[in-house]
Amino acid sequence: MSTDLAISTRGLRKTYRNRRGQRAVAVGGLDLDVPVGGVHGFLGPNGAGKTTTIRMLLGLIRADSGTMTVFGQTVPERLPDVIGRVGAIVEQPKFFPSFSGRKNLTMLARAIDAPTSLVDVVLSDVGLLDRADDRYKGYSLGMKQRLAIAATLLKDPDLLIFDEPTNGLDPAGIREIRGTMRGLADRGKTVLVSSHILAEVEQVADTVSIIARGELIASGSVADLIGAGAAGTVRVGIADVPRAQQVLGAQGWTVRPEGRYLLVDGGVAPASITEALAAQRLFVDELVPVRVDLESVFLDLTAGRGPGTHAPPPEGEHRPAHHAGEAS
Ligand SMILES: Nc1ncnc2c1ncn2[C@@H]1O[C@H](COP(=O)(O)OP(=O)(O)OP(=O)(O)O)[C@@H](O)[C@H]1O
Repeated sequence: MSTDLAISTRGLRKTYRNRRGQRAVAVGGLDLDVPVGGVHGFLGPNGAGKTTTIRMLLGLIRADSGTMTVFGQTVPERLPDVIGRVGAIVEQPKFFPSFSGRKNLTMLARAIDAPTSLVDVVLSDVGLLDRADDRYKGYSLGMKQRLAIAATLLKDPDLLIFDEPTNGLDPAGIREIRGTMRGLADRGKTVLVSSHILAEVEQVADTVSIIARGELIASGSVADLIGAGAAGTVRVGIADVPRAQQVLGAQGWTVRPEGRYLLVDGGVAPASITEALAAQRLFVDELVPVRVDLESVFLDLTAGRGPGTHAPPPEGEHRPAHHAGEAS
């Protein structure tokens, strides 16, 4: 198993018995690779199996079958050897409301035998140093979440696992957590963050894995996944759409009208479009590359794959995982 991977799973499977006594698949043969370093987004609609996967990795629940490694060590068997390198924020820790953030962390450091000199370091890591002496109960939700992250950092983990860390936070809180995750990755930590909200992860993740119904359906760098969906379309705003369509079509380009715009596909250089139109005394008032965001890639890939939207495919009919950068 490659040691360049912080996490790797093969054929990971977990089923639950539902109320009618039937086995329902929560994770159905998941192959997941999380490289060492950077922020890795673990994405999928609600009920896709993200939390179940994280709980299996942390040894909190048992897998039915499949293999898992964390930093090359087989888990759960070798978990005691690696758990010290893993910090997970799966639920809110209990802090004393009337004590300051600093005092809460100092007590925690003593309890886990971490040097108390680390307290200010981790407070600074999450951007709470200037509020360290304020009482916990006066903290915003985002600050409470960041204190939870700071608590995890006390044991100086190499891998941080965040399960839906921005749940319930306002946009400012979401930005703060995003900044904190980025900062941790920039200092060499590996961050795994699960989310069903793409927009939150797109801006901070270096690589992503997209799962639906417990299976991997796409993985790769954010840039590659977005690039795979984009194919270089340019939107042209112009007064005389039909004439412009004729002129650009005559160049052999694929041109589609869309309201008062024209869409030119196939990675044609914007300068060539301007030049061809200006030669016919047609002047553009807008020329923008169409940005395909991860959200649309995600919606496309997971379409119809939310929980309960359709029955799992019969054995042998699984859609192959799409890896960015591969011809598909
Ligand atoms: N303890 C359990 N008993 C029965 N079913 C469960 C249990 N835990 C999870 N499930 C089911 O397994 C599936 C995957 O759930 P999981 O919580 O892993 O998804 P998720 O991707 O984390 O979703 P969310 O974003 O909503 O947390 C769901 O259909 C869920 O109802």
